[in-house]
Amino acid sequence: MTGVTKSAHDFDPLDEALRPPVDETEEDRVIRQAQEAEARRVSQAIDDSIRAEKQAQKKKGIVRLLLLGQSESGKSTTLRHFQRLYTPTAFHEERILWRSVIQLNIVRSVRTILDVLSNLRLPPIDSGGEDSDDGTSNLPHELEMLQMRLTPLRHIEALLIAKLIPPNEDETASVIGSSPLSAYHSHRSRNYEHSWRTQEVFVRPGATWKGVLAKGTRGRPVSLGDTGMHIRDEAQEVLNSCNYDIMTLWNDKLVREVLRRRKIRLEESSGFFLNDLDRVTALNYTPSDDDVLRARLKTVGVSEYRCEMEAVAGRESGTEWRIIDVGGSRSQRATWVPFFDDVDAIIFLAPISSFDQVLSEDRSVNRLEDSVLLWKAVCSNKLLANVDLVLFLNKCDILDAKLSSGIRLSKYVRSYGDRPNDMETASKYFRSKFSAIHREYSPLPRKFYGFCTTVTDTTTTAGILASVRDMVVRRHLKQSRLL
Ligand SMILES: Nc1nc2c(ncn2[C@@H]2O[C@H](COP(=O)(O)OP(=O)(O)OP(=O)(O)O)[C@@H](O)[C@H]2O)c(=O)[nH]1
Ligand SMILES: [Mg+2]
Repeated sequence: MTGVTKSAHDFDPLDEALRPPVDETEEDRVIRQAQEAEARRVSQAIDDSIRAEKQAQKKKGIVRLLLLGQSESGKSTTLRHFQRLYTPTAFHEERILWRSVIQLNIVRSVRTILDVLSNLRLPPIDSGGEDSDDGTSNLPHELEMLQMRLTPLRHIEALLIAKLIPPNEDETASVIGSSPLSAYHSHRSRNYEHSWRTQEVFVRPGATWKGVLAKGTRGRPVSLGDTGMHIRDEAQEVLNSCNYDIMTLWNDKLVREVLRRRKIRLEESSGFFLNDLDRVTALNYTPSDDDVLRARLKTVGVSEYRCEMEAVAGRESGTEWRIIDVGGSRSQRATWVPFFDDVDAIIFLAPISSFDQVLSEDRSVNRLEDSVLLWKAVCSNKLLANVDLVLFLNKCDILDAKLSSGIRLSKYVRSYGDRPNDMETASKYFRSKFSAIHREYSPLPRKFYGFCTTVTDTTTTAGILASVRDMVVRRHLKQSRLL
């Protein structure tokens, strides 16, 4: 007896569970020890084979890059960018498949406006401008007519959803559980999942939404709208015939005023195409590279994209890359951790334009705050201690537009103080904040790679991705030589 009492902190449930039974006989002990030795041998063999596999992958030059960040931060867009740059043929062949996604994005934008209008109680003429709640809607006749004429879009929305999502897919049902990365917010979670605005259409990578669409189009290049029964693109035809009405709705002064008062900045939201209606509703429309990058389709699950990089100058061969794209909404974060084990580099996307927005899955949480907490969790994760973290402070174009329109950063980010409300100061400020977290939370010292990005912009992003690629390849080669 040492005379020291065990505190609650000394209690180790694992240790307790593994302790041999107190009444163990000599014979039982021999059997138990033999079993434990065998279990250790098997475990060691598994570890060795995983290690050997990883070393073989490294020697073969396979680089694994993981894309992380909250939902709508731009992960899938970055992946599409990699595809556009490094496997352009496949990217171009698939462009037509994005037409259905863009159609759905347009229908969703229209529905946002129609839903706002249908909940609108206009004030009596002399009420001083406040919305009335006497239950009467006195929308101007033209808007009521537009509402009615755009009713066919509801049918198109259902048709597109049926086409893009495999039957019986349900995000909440298929991804259960939480991860250390999602644990920090559980205490403040409120369930807003059923709000119509959170009902986003998503794809499960590998569930082959592209495959399903491609099958419908095989040999019939302009028949994307068909589900196997028809050969016409019904959605494109309806959108084409509604083009004028949608444009009138979007350009209506009252609509703009109501959206402004409700703080709905549609033109800055994901998948916004209402300013390109003539082009994107044309019957022979094929999405451009920019359109594919701007289209919005939420990710659920994990997709691994393989691509062969061209040879880097001075090296004898190109490198095979595996780029892993995950879903960023809270229910998806549990799927991230298994990929931490053997990843070479991470691109973490923090959309800094989101300082005045809330998460769609929990409207009590500010998006920027969520990104900062996630960044801390990723920086401090021990499994990632030797992994290079590349930070994309993304959506700089939207940040610029917001600041230029007079939205004050200091109103939402107190510590910004009385610094000038301009892009240059704001981006420097965010860079230094995220860099400080990286320095403070990393378990081991490592270099900080931070970029201000607009990943929908093809020109600027191409240069950034090229530097990231060179940096990752250089580090990877150095490490494989050490093996
Ligand atoms: N204006 C602008 N839009 C962007 C930028 N980056 C991404 N987007 C758009 O934002 C939307 C969301 O981007 P995604 O790449 O789908 O986001 P994600 O991180 O994959 O989101 P989840 O799949 O939900 O985890 C898309 O419509 C993109 O086109 C940017 O820098 N500027
Ligand atoms: Mg995605």
